[in-house]
Amino acid sequence: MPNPSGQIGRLLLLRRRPATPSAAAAAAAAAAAAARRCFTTTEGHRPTMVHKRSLDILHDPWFNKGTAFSMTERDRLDLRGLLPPNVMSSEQQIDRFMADLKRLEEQARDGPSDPNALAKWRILNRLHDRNETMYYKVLIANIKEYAPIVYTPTVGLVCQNYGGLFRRPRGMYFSAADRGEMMSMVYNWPAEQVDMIVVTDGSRILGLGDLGVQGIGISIGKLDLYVAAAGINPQRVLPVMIDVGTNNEKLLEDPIYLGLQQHRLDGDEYIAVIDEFMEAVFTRWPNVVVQFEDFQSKWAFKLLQRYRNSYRMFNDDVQGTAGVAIAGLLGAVRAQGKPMIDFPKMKIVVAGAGSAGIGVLNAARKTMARMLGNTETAFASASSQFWVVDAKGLITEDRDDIDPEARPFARKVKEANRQGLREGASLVEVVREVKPDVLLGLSAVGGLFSKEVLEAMRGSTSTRPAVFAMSNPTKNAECTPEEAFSIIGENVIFASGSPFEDLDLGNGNIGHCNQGNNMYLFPGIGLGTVLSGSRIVSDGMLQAAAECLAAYMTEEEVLGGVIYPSISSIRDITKEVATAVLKEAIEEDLAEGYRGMDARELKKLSQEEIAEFVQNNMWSPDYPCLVFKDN
Ligand SMILES: NC(=O)C1=CN([C@@H]2O[C@H](COP(=O)(O)OP(=O)(O)OC[C@H]3O[C@@H](n4cnc5c(N)ncnc54)[C@H](O)[C@@H]3O)[C@@H](O)[C@H]2O)C=CC1
Ligand SMILES: CC(=O)C(=O)O
Ligand SMILES: [Mg+2]
Repeated sequence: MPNPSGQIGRLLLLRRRPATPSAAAAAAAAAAAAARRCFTTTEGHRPTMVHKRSLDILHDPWFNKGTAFSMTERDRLDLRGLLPPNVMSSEQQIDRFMADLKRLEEQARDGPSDPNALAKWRILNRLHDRNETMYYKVLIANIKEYAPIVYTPTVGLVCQNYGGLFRRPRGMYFSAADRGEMMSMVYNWPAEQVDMIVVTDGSRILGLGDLGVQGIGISIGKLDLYVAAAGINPQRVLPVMIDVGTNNEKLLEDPIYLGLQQHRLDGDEYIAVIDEFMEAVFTRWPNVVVQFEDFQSKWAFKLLQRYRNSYRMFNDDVQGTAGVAIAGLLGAVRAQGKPMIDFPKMKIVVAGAGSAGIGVLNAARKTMARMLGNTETAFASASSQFWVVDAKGLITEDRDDIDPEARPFARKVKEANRQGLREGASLVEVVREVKPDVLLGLSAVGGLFSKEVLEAMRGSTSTRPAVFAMSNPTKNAECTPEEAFSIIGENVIFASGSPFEDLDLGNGNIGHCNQGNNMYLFPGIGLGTVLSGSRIVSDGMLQAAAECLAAYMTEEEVLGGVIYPSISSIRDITKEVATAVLKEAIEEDLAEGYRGMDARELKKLSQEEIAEFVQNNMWSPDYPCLVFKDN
């Protein structure tokens, strides 16, 4: 969150003080006159009433426009003399900011490197702290360039270094020490309306493990995409960190660590903290959507089961990733020139059986089973298309301590033996014997798809074998695109969780690097759910999101190896996904309405009107005309 004075200013907004009738009438008349002027001087936006003036406005990133305050606004808001006299357009402001940012790149002798990315993050973060409108304008206009800074991979580095990088607070922290207080402390947040919360407990940040309180960076990064891609108003997002301690011994001993220096709570004590948080935020903001992010698998599934039927929530790693993977897998089928209905014939080896891997496996099995008629036999037949390898090797029914979530995917021992495989077989053995169509990694182990594994993929029975190296950040990718294309061949379909540049294959051909990341779904799932007012995020709504993403790519693109959209079109794809989610919520009779649009009205909307409703509710980073109004 912004500086303390800004926060206090907004808190004051919430406390209404009755004005004397004459003062109130004068203020209303002045505001109305100013509003009339605003309508004639700006692009027709409704003016925004602010209850502060002078330096308080300049220090408030929600309202600050910096040098873009017009002279009339400067007069109206007591800003004259507090800014350099040259009034700049928002375009000029961005030119000046970008020139400064580009200088950094020119001066970096070794080309892009991690410290360089971190320096860019610092500059963008400072802008975020002083002027949110301009920050999001820069981010949206340069999403391809800056998503890798505010999101994966750099956000991982930011989380790892958060102790040193922390300047101004952003978001809320609920800690184990706050038990019994959450219901009141939730009112310390200055915004009366919150649409989206992204919450983490920091226990598994990307593939970087337990980063404790420093994991707040991932909630902030995900919400940046909510604003940039889904057009959620930045004043209505809330990043949250639930600090129940950390089991990262280095952080426990680090003198500058900002979180609770105790081991993580577990069992009922842990659940009590999360329960209290959920009750508190839904009490204050009954319409909010809560996205669970980067909880270790152990809790990801349990919390999802605990809350999914009673709260408007979803788990991005389990459910968002699943939808993105399904869309990519269907793309891989189409890339072979086959119809999607051939999906149940695909042989898929999955490396990693954590929250993401299991989420993908469940969704893929369900999709296959549905295509096969949704019978018990269909489910059994679908299950036999997957081979799951975790840290202990191939999972079979022979394993003693098999994780209950992975059990449905354990290979039958006899069947495995017939294939020349056994419990604990290595990834390379599995790939050699199975000759899969798809090799999908959600293991958090960089380089897991070694030369031997990729060479084994050359034996794939598919005409277009697919490699999904989905672990984040970049250094955790199971392989690089160079490795995949050079070892398997030019016809490979490649996707990775963090972005890679497309490859010049040297013969006029391009090796396309798709980014297979849940960022293509979670903003649309969140936006569609907010606008529907549904009390839950149903399986049908998630399925609609995945199908929408799968259908987004044209035949030509898919045949060319492009199975995911470019990040440059993330705002468009998010709008489509949100429309599909909202439509499904309406069809399932779950939609209860949002603000001025009630359930009955939502039901009457045509597909085009639903899309229009979504579009009209997406915030854009344009400066509103500000009008002062006394409390
Ligand atoms: N691209 C995307 O949209 C997403 C990517 N991810 C990434 O997926 C990775 C895993 O996330 P979670 O499932 O939540 O983690 P997790 O820690 O719950 O699971 C990791 C799994 O990998 C397995 N594993 C470890 N070493 C292995 C090895 N040598 N061979 C095969 N399997 C091995 C573990 O046994 C475990 O089953 C992370 O890097 C995360 O960033 C997660 C969500 C979305
Ligand atoms: C992308 C994402 O959610 C993850 O890597 O955890
Ligand atoms: Mg995640």
